[in-house]
Amino acid sequence: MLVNIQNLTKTYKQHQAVKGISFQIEKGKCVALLGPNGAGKTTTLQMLAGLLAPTSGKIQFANTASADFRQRIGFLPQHPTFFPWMTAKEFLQFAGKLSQLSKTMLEDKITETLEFVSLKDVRNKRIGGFSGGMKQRLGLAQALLHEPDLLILDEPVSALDPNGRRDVLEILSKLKREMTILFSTHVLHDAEQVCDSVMILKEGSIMWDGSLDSLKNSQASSAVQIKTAESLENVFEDLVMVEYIDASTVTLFPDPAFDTNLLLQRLMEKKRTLVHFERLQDSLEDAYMKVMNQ
Ligand SMILES: Nc1ncnc2c1ncn2[C@@H]1O[C@H](COP(=O)(O)OP(=O)(O)OP(=O)(O)O)[C@@H](O)[C@H]1O
Repeated sequence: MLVNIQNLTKTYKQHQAVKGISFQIEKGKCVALLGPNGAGKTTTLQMLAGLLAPTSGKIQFANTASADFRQRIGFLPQHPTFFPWMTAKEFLQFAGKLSQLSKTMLEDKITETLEFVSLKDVRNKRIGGFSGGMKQRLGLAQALLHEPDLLILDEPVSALDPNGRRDVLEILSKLKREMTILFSTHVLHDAEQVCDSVMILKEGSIMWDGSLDSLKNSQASSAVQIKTAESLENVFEDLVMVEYIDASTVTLFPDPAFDTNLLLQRLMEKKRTLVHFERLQDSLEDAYMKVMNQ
């Protein structure tokens, strides 16, 4: 376990933006913090990054006093500030001075990191002429310079066009083999592309914390679709809720505990010829919406 968060709260004047959340981040994991606008994602990430003081609660990093851990975190804010007159390299030199790398090590690290985020060819160009995607990759480079153990990214792709989005998500996919990543997004698809774990935040509370697979399975629908050669009228009505697609095709909505074999048994009793049987799977999107609507 890399980070352990207990009962973390943040209150702005009267408004409680984060309501006593507890979670752990395992070393080597890539976790997406999902939630709609105002859910408390930025507030949570800023507290983890040490930029915002919690109102109450504990943030513990493995084997490190909290004060030292900032050195082991890389953070990319939602709206990073760039100086348009600086070149990409100058910006990283400026950002790197805050880390404790020696001058020569910093120079090597800057070259390596610019290459990693595909900005090597424009290292001496001014940031003012960069696209949103290039700026975001530069922001990412800044967060990576000191080789952090935990990379925290606040909505790293939300403001980008599809190409920019793809580039940053690809970089994250590569990075997740090397470090622990926590990034926020309000788009489920982004989470799906890079992460295996999600934490869903709504109005300051955690609604879900676990793997994407377990999210999908936990909300699995037990609906079944059946098509027969003959009419299905009055075959299932006394057993389950029935929705007709046409006279010989129905969607059935049994309770989760209902034994679906009874449906097939009923077909045999009523001498119907089965043409199609399908368990309807909820998509991940459906599962997410169910959690959000809880
Ligand atoms: N400095 C502040 N002062 C007062 N209220 C704030 C402040 N910062 C955030 N809030 C409120 O706290 C709640 C959580 O905000 P936060 O920015 O953490 O949410 P978010 O999930 O990151 O949203 P978004 O996706 O819009 O960035 C919101 O209701 C917001 O209005």
